[in-house]
Amino acid sequence: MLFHVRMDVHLPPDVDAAPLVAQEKARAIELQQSGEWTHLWRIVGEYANYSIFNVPTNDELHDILSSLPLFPYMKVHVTPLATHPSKI
Ligand SMILES: O=C(O)CC1=CCC(=O)O1
Repeated sequence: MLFHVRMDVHLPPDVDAAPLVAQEKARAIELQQSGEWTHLWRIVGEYANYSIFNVPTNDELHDILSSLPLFPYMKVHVTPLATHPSKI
């Protein structure tokens, strides 16, 4: 199943961001290499991204997202995608 995911990051000023960002990057690379995180785009002008995940179930996507190092500091919006009838 394909999922469009928007992640907005809100790091409080008292949090040491550098280790979390490094851990997040390492995990994102793993998930891209495994083919589960197929697109990752910065939203221009925002500390946010648009991503596409390709995972078998809602539960697996939830497990992936909720285990991301930045998850406690993110607002996440998920849109499950279905095949469009006009897609060629
Ligand atoms: O910077 C972000 O949008 C959050 C994030 C996702 C993967 C990553 O490395 O950072």
